[in-house]
Amino acid sequence: MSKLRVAVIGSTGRIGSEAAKAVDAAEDLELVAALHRGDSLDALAEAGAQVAVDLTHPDAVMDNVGYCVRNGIHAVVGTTGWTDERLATLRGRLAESPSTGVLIAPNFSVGAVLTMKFAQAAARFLPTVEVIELHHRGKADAPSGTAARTARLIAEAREAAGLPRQEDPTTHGLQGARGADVDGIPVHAVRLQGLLAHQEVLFGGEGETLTIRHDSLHHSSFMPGVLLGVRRVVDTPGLTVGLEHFLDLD
Ligand SMILES: NC(=O)C1=CN([C@@H]2O[C@H](COP(=O)(O)OP(=O)(O)OC[C@H]3O[C@@H](n4cnc5c(N)ncnc54)[C@H](OP(=O)(O)O)[C@@H]3O)[C@@H](O)[C@H]2O)C=CC1
Ligand SMILES: O=C(O)C1=N[C@H](C(=O)O)C[C@H](O)C1
Repeated sequence: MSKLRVAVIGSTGRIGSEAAKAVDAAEDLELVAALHRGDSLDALAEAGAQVAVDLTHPDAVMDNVGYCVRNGIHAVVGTTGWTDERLATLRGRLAESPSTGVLIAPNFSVGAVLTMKFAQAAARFLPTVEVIELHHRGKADAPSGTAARTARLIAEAREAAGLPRQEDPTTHGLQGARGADVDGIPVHAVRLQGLLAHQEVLFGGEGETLTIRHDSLHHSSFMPGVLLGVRRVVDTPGLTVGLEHFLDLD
């Protein structure tokens, strides 16, 4: 059976370099291109890439994925920065290339996907909730894509359960002290040398708390998800947001 031809964009980066090695080592995949800043995207089509993995920067990802969709190259995207507006633009582009698949995975690690799932389950039982994400000092965006997604999923679960928006009792405080408001959920971002990628979801109810914590201790934690995304996206036309859709979680 012929190998799936895969490119990695952002191949000099922290996660991109790990992804290029993982693709190269996989028996059913062939690493046909490894691009970094300044490389022409035409190298993707010239190399005959069937799937491109984007692990770059929020400033670059829209152009990269746009190129892929225009050229019928499936995309697996870990890069952050996906606003509703950007997603709508991408959906419009995919409508013009209906057989192309794009997976946007806010987090490729199974533990982080499970954290989101468990948080969604807890959301309707415990009325107060805040998210703390903790990352390495090199991270460009805040809050993390994972934290933003987690907060959004919690907010949706709360709304579905008929829970009201959380009241914030703070009347005196410094700006930013209560974090960013993501769909009514406070999200706090820590950037600390020595960390990689971590998240706590803190729930509070009458006389009790529940903390769901996940730690990615090495970029290898993301690789099974990257490879799963590559293998599945070729048979999944259109836009998929979240690796959970490729995992049999129920
Ligand atoms: N979904 C997930 O599970 C994960 C997602 N991420 C996300 O992946 C992205 C990359 O993270 P990380 O590896 O830490 O970042 P790095 O800064 O280490 O690497 C970024 C890579 O993208 C390239 N790049 C940066 N800016 C541009 C640009 N404007 N145009 C083209 N290429 C560019 C860099 O090239 P150069 O070296 O020349 O600057 C480098 O190869 C982030 O959005 C991060 O949040 C990270 C980990 C897991
Ligand atoms: O920049 C990172 O490192 C990570 N980015 C993703 C995010 O913003 O959620 C995934 C993970 O947290 C690592």
